[in-house]
Amino acid sequence: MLHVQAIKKVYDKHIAVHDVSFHIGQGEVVGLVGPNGSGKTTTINAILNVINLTDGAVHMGDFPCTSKSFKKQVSYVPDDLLLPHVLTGKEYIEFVAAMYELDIANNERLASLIDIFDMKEALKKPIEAYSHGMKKKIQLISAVMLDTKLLVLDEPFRGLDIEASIITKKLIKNFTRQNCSLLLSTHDLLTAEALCDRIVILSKGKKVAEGSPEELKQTYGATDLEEVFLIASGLKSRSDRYEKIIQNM
Ligand SMILES: Nc1ncnc2c1ncn2[C@@H]1O[C@H](COP(=O)(O)OP(=O)(O)OP(=O)(O)O)[C@@H](O)[C@H]1O
Repeated sequence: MLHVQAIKKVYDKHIAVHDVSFHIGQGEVVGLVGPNGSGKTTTINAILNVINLTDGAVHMGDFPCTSKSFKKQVSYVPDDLLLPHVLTGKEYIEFVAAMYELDIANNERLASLIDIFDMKEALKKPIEAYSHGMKKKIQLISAVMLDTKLLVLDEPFRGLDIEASIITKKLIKNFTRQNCSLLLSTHDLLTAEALCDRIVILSKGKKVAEGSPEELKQTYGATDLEEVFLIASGLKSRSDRYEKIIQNM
């Protein structure tokens, strides 16, 4: 399905991502985790083709990420809440649908999403009047309504209340049952473990580990994914030192 092949991105002289490769199979959820600055956003930006790669390639089947066919099959929920505040939620959904040439008149998928996220009344209001969680919900609705082959979610649960988080997790599971694939970038390892078939760990712009949560725990002799993360990203000795400091406080 999605192939990320030896991507490299250099900003000025700084290497943000170097030789990162992984794939996402049909119906698979792949987690992308790593410390701050490890290259997750750069990798996502490469998949979305919003940056020019220094080297490497991203493609889905025969389609490179630069092609319109690729772009029409990828939807994205960003971590930040950059939304046009002057538009109402309804106008924003119409705007996204128009970009993807999606007919939303009598669209049952969209109606169901609005219903389960309880956003019917809010859609009439301008986005500037939305809470953080409502902005996240409008982003989720407008991405999931597109019914693309690949959904890229960057910290999708941040700011959502508990009910909306539960709904989003169920949506993710249903999305993959329909053979759609998902890339989930998150700092929440418990959620990653619960949702992901495989996890790719980045550190300092490189892929340092990849596997199912169970495989990773076995490989690193770790009891949980937090320990895997600390060992794989070279943070274990620092974490042990902090633990001693905290115990002596
Ligand atoms: N536009 C840019 N210009 C220069 N350097 C950049 C740019 N974007 C990212 N970087 C650098 O590339 C590296 C990877 O950044 P990136 O945003 O991909 O990390 P991240 O894993 O998403 O981090 P976080 O978890 O903090 O969001 C960092 O060192 C960052 O400072």
